Amino acid sequence: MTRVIKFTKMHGAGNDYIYVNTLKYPIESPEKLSVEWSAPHTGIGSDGLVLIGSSDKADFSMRIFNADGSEAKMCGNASRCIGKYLYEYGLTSQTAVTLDTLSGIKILKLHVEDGKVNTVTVDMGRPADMKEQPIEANGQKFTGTTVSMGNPHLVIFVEDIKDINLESIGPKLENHPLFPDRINVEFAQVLEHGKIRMRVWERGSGITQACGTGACATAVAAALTGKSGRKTDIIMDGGSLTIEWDEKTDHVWMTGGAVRVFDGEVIINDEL
Ligand SMILES: N[C@H](CCC[C@H](N)C(=O)O)C(=O)O
Repeated sequence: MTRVIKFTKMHGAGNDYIYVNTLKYPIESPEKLSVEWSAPHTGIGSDGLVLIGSSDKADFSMRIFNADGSEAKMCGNASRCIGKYLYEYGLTSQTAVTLDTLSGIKILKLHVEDGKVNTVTVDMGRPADMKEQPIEANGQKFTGTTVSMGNPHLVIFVEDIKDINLESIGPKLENHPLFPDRINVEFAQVLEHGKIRMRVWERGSGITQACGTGACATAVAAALTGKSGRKTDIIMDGGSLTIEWDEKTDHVWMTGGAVRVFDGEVIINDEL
């Protein structure tokens, strides 16, 4: 049997995923397809696969799979891209959308100009499990702060981010015995008040150009350790996000861009 699955490639600050509207194109084995499609040379090339679906608790649902096929509970950059997708493909005409994720319901605020959604603000909820701790990898000693933004992060502030060999140390920290569920790793450097440079090694996807939950975790860790105030711009390899940790509600707000790269279709011929 031949089946066609339409998809859209989108990115948020360079963190790129393949988006499928499962209301139209149901997907049976997303873990396997995420591995196949994410591969840069033999697939479409992406940081993972994101499924947009229905929900009985919210307007829509999101599922996110890393490039290694593992499922994450939340994705900041994908949540903004979904906001753009829903509005521009006519699945909603609302500018406030609720999104059901494995880490709870998130609220998207779409900023619409001339019928297009270029930026989205997401209420990312409360940070949790914050803990400062020493950690060692590759013979180097660091102090890290763990922060959960629905998914787990380890944020490490350094004097000069250029000294960090992320490709070598990232996987060691991701798989450190302290974190049996593995962890997303952020190295960060304070540039000036309210501006932090950050690079990320993502659990299940490796180096990515940006990470929305990672940017939130970095801003929270900076505020907790007195390195910044409540509002910070996080500058990553592929772009910047503005993160505000609201004192009254304890919720973290993330604002940034969402970009559609192209639409495509995959033709699956089960008989071949
Ligand atoms: N890039 C995503 C997070 C993916 C997290 C995933 N790598 C995991 O928790 O396993 C973001 O923008 O928030």
